Amino acid sequence: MQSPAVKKGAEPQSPPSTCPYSVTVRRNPHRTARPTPKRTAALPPFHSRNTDPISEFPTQEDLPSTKETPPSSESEDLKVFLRIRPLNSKSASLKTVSGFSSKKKASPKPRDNQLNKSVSCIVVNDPRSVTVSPPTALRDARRTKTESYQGFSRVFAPETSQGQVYEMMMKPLVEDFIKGKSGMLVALGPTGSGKTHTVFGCPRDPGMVPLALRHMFQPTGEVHSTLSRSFYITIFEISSERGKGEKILDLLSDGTDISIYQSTIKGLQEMVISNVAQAESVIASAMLKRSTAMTKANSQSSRSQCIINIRLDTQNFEGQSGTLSDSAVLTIIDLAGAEREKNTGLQGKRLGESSFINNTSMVFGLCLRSLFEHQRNPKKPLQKHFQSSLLTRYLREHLEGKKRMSLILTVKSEEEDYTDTSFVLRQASPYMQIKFTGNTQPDLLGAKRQSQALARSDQAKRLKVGHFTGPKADRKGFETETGRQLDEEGAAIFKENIEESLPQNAQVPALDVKEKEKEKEKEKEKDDDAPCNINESQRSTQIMQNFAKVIWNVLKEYKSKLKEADNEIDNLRGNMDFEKARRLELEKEILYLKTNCSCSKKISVDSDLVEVDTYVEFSAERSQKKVDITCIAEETNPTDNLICHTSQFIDSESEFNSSAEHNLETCLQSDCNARFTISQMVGDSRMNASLPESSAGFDNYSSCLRDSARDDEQVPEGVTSADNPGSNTIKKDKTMEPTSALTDRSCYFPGASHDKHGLVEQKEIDSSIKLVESGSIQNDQVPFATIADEASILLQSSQKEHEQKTESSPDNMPNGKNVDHSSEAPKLAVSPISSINIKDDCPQSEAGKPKLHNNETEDEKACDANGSMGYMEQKDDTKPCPLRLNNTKPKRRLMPASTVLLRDMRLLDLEDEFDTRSKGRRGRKKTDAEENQRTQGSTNLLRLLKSNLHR
Ligand SMILES: Nc1ncnc2c1ncn2[C@@H]1O[C@H](COP(=O)(O)OP(=O)(O)OP(=O)(O)O)[C@@H](O)[C@H]1O
Repeated sequence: MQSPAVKKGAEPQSPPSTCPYSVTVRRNPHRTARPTPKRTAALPPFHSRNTDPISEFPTQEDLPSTKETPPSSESEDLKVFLRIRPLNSKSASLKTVSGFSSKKKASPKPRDNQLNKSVSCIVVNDPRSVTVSPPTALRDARRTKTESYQGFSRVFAPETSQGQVYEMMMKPLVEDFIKGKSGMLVALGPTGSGKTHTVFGCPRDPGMVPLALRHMFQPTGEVHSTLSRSFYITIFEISSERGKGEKILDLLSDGTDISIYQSTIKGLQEMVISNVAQAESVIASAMLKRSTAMTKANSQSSRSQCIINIRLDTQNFEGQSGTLSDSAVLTIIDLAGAEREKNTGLQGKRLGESSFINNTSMVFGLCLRSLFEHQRNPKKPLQKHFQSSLLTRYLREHLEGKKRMSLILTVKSEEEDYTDTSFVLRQASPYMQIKFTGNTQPDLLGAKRQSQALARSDQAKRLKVGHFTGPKADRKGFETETGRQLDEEGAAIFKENIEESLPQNAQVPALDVKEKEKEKEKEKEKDDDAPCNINESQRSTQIMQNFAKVIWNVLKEYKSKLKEADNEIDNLRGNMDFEKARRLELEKEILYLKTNCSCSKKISVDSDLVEVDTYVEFSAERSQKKVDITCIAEETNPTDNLICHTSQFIDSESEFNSSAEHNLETCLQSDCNARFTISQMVGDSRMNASLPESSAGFDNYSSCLRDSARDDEQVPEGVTSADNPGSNTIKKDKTMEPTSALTDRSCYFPGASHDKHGLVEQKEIDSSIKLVESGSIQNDQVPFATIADEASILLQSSQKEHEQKTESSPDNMPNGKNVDHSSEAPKLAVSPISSINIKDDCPQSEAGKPKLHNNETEDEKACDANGSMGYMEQKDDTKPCPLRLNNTKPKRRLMPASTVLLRDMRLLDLEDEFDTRSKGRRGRKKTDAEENQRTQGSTNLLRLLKSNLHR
């Protein structure tokens, strides 16, 4: 057998010495020009370096592919096989399909005159690479270079037999198919390159389909096999519809309407094949129906895309059909070869068929190229070229890389076919890098086909799908896709090669598409992109969920912190409230203690209490033994002021005490805001005491006088004398003075410096006393002082004054002040400074000066801040000054009345009573026992007063 690389008649060039009979001719020497993409460096011809006699192409034993393992089911590359049609001097002769004798015989124009002169343009370098060399004419005109292509799954030299091709290419697919794995083989190549020959062959040289059928029905040798296999076959073609559209024809039936939905064809008749003969008969019958035509390039040129599906269904002996996954489909497709008008010489209808054929071939190539580019660069979207033709739509899953596929490229080796051969190799070279994933997925297509198959008896023999809506739309779609892809390499390829293959009168697909069609196309693309969109949406959803999760956690933390802060705020508020309550309680307790403690005369009030003009008017007239108690209740409403006046004459001191206590207590019960005035006249002494209207004043007074607190008791408004039997008079008084700033054991002294609350220092008090004694005190206000203290001191003073009244003389009064000598009894008055008006002319003698204390030490008798009884003055200016002060006597410091009381009360064992009353008694209803105790306390106090009076 002569090698195709050897050119007949060529002059030998340096024949190797070892092989003088072999001649290697290099038609197209290597150039230094820039290599084309995807093209390897040109290699010397496969046999040129071999000095041995030219051997035949590697046989089956030598081919490693025969020993290759079956393709991996996980992920495998697109298998691209290359078969070179041999230079055949008879190639121009009539093409006969001996295997399928029904194929019509055409009468092609022989090219015998050129056959003998044909030179192969392709040289097989090795089982996986070839070198294509342009003819001399093209080389010189277009500066075409020699091209080498490698990476094929297998290169079948021209002399390779059908059996060898089957063993190396088809057998693995069939074996996998028998095992339940689907596969597909597509024959692609220019017209007359041997596609049909390879697929179907001839009776003498059967192709892949007959060989596969024989393989399928070979006995497996599995005696104990529990499975029985059933094979089904469908054959249909996709052809041109009057040169404008596409149609699907079922080659196994007649007249039945079939349609295609996405990648599923409905209405196809599926025939059961039980043996090889029957199968071959069915296939031969189908081939008779296939559209063929005689062209210049091929006497029996296929005018349609023929698809053969062989489905395998497995059953066990129990008759249960296998699952869907057990169904496998082996698909073999014989495409119509692209052709050039000048080579085919077709006109009219055939010209339209040629356009359809070329377009389909181009779309198929674009789909594979888009898949390749998408897999190489995932960012590049996978184009939807499959929508442009029925064939590609049917093969969508394969063209998207979801199902495996094998290509058999057939090329012609003649020099004049260099352009077609070079184009096919250039186009298909990248396909070898395409990978298929998901081959392990169950083949549902076969199941679909099985379920959709119609009964053969009911099927018409042949269907025409001219009414099929797909062709027109697909045609438009194809035009759109075509125009879209012409911008890059596809355009160049189209211009350089495809256009040349198109008939001159063929209409090139229009590139301008209407907007509506574009919109429809976009909608289709949207539908097609639905899975991608779903994935994108899921990813976005996942991202948003994660983001929301993070935000949620952050907000949760903030919420917990806010909650803690709120709790802390609540705690602080609770503490504040507690402290406030505690403060109030302490204040009340302090007040209570002060009011019940004889040593503490401090009267503290809240800042909101208004200042009260308090006064104590205390006069004692012992001679008359009269107790005159006046309680004036003053309200904010001037008309509601009450004045409770009690005047009672008593005959003895005991009566005075009880009477005073009774009246005072009655007034206290009448109104806490009463002004209290006690006028006691015992003998020739008169004692007047006025209490402030504030409750504190009453309490203070009450505590000192009655030894009992009545701060919480208030007399309802409108109380009358009947309600207070002790009161002789109850009347309204419009004078209402707000209570506040009661001094702590302090008094307002005329001319003395006062602090904010009217407190005066001890020395100031002393000086004031001096002024009082000297009769120079002129002031208009005297705050409330403890009545008991004052009373005690006043009584003491009045007693002493009474003793010394005979010694007093008006001449002795300082500053020439007149002293009322007409008064029979010394009058001791304690009144507010406003009411105190010591006249400048009040006579005051040394003898008349009251002796405010006994002869004890001054500290014991000293009046501290509150022992200010020195502002004693006659209440009424018209009355003579009751004080008969003796200026000659040394001025003595007054002793605080509280000190005196405390001292005396200690002697009277009153501490326990004070202690018990100072703790935790507030807010509790007073019992009768306590009332009795208070009475007892008051009794003690009065006893003390009494003792002072008699001192
Ligand atoms: N490998 C081969 N060995 C011998 N003869 C071949 C070979 N390949 C093709 N031929 C012959 O070439 C002629 C054309 O082959 P074939 O019809 O298969 O081409 P094709 O690719 O199918 O063309 P078209 O696409 O137009 O149908 C046939 O007569 C066939 O016998």
